[in-house]
Amino acid sequence: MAGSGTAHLRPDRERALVVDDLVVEFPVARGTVHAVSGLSLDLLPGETLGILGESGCGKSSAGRAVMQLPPPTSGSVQLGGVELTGMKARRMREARSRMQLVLQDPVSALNPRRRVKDLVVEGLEIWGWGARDRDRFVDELLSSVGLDPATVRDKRPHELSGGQCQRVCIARSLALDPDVLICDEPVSSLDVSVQAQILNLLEKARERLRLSMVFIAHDVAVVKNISDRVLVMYLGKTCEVLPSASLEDALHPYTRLLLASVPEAAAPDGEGAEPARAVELPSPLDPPSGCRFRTRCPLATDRCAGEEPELREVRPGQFVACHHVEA
Ligand SMILES: Nc1ncnc2c1ncn2[C@@H]1O[C@H](COP(=O)(O)OP(=O)(O)OP(=O)(O)O)[C@@H](O)[C@H]1O
Repeated sequence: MAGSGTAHLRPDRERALVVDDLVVEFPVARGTVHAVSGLSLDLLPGETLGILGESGCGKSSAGRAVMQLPPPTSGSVQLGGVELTGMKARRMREARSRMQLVLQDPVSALNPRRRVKDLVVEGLEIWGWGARDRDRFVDELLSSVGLDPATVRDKRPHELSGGQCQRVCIARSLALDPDVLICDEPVSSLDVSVQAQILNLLEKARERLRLSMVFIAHDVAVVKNISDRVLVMYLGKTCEVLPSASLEDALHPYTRLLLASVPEAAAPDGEGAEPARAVELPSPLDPPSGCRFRTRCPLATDRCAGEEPELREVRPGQFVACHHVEA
């Protein structure tokens, strides 16, 4: 079985983004890094899907491959029903403008020599202005992300705080009127007080523009706060997909491990307080056979080494890939 399962996909609904059996591999001197091994997901218009997992489990590689930066090793990515993989360069650039990436480090994402008023419309310069009045459009964009145009318009990135730079990055993404925003740890480099403001800004933009968002993060509380559904990834595979409102009722031992690391999110009865062995992530150069989580899992048996668990719906809307979780 190549993929991590597609049981959670919703082909009967209108979907802004469909990713099917995405594989990302990096050839390196010692072999092949299996960063993403059969990830499938879909996003409805206006929906936010959180992708949760520890550092190194393949979240960024997946986000970038969805953006075709670079294209995945294999698998399909459909944006608004249009297949992106294998598209010619010019059409790809056009299609990619419908999908924007917001990154973790906003300062290095901005050209230090350019002023804010030029940075926010960099994307539009490529595609032409149409009938827009540039100054007015820039000011509207800056206001829409909570920046005072008169104060920041002529500044360069080093004259702004990290939070202000992330607002500029978000404004630059929104300038292209995208359908999908892929946010890769967009608040993890910011102070906690600023994190809440940026999350609020993304949430408002999603509502106002009916954006669909993929929100990648390792922080359980942040992902729960902003997402409608959460997909939990371990070593390149999906282990659980569930509504974020049900996150405390997660069933996969790996999701339980992540929850147990956040005191307020752990089960009130203490169940799952120490659900799995907190050891290093195995190498993606040589991932464990069968269930990739088995080397850290307290429930692991011989079956887990020999047979990869399929993603199955165990409660309405909750999908788990584990041999030991019963429907
Ligand atoms: N260009 C590359 N060449 C080789 N290996 C890579 C490359 N990019 C990522 N990897 C490896 O792929 C695996 C997944 O990395 P990735 O950055 O996607 O994980 P992540 O969950 O986003 O972690 P983080 O939050 O630390 O970025 C890691 O083992 C990483 O070292």
